[in-house]
Amino acid sequence: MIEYRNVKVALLGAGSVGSQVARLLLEQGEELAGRAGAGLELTGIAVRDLDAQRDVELPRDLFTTDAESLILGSDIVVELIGGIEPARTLILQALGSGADVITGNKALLASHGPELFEAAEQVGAQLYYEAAVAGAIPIIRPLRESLAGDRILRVMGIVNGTTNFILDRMDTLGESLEDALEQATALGYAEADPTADIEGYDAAQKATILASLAFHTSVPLVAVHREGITGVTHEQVVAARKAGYVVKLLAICERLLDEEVSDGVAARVHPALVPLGHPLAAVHGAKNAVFVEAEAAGDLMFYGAGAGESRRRPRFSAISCRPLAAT
Ligand SMILES: NC(=O)C1=CN([C@@H]2O[C@H](COP(=O)(O)OP(=O)(O)OC[C@H]3O[C@@H](n4cnc5c(N)ncnc54)[C@H](OP(=O)(O)O)[C@@H]3O)[C@@H](O)[C@H]2O)C=CC1
Ligand SMILES: N[C@@H](CC=O)C(=O)O
Repeated sequence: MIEYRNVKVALLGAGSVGSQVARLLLEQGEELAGRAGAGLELTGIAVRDLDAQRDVELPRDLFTTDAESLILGSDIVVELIGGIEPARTLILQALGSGADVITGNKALLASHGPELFEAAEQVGAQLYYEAAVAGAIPIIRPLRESLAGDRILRVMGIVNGTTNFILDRMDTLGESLEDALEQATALGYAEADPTADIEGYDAAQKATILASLAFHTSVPLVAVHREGITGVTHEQVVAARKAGYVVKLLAICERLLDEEVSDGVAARVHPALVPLGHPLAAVHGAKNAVFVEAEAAGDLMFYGAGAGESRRRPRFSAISCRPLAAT
């Protein structure tokens, strides 16, 4: 029998995403150990309410409300609480203690990314965030590593599963925005406050992360033009289809090629008319897709599960892949 060194994993949050991560860490521990060359030991799960109902049955003795103590002595901390605080403080504590951190928290990265990356760099720890943008689609690593030697001109895509699900149902089923949002919430696609989805905040946060990576800069959230889908009516969706278009919420990040602003970058999120023959028009339900236009590589398209789906398995793959490589 192979003896693996043990890597202690602390999980913060056991909601829609965290509970599935815990389940898979427990169910597939041995297989993951084989791939990672290290045993991944889930040492505990920090939550707010010990008695809250969970999507998944998990050993009760793993749960704690004391996230700070759980972090101490961990090799990897997985933050799936969401929001700014206490997620920010807990991540800083984890990095400060030398642990690598994995987070799916785009709201936090979009507002405090530089602070967190600097904290990680200072102690030589890693901060992984593949799951923060476009769900299961591996887009962070391709932008950060695979395309590092190329010049990216544009990143454009559907990066919010909830709004794509809603617009798709308005288009194909004639459902109202409110009814479709209720479904998206029940399926676990929407954020804790779905305003973040329907008003475009979530997509704007993802746009700042994509633009910062693609253009090797720091794009502040306030610089991203944002318009959500609450102004989109059933009549507009029907008229768009009649004219050969489908309405999609797009995030568009571009390098400005004007010679006078050679380092310029623009990022925006808004509903757009996509021609029915365009590949983005075929992105249905909560699926996401990201187009990358690069000088040398040409056009690349990344497509896959964006939010929720199959009880969050896609999320898990995005959350788990990097630390496994790191261990
Ligand atoms: N839903 C999705 O499809 C996706 C979500 N994300 C991101 O992943 C993160 C988690 O999302 P999701 O699982 O949907 O969120 P949920 O709201 O479903 O879960 C949040 C979890 O965090 C726990 N929590 C909240 N506050 C605290 C606290 N102060 N101390 C300890 N635990 C706390 C909650 O505990 P309790 O259960 O006791 O209330 C809950 O278990 C967010 O950053 C989100 O943006 C990323 C990709 C997809
Ligand atoms: N609420 C988000 C979840 C994933 O990031 C979405 O709908 O895309």
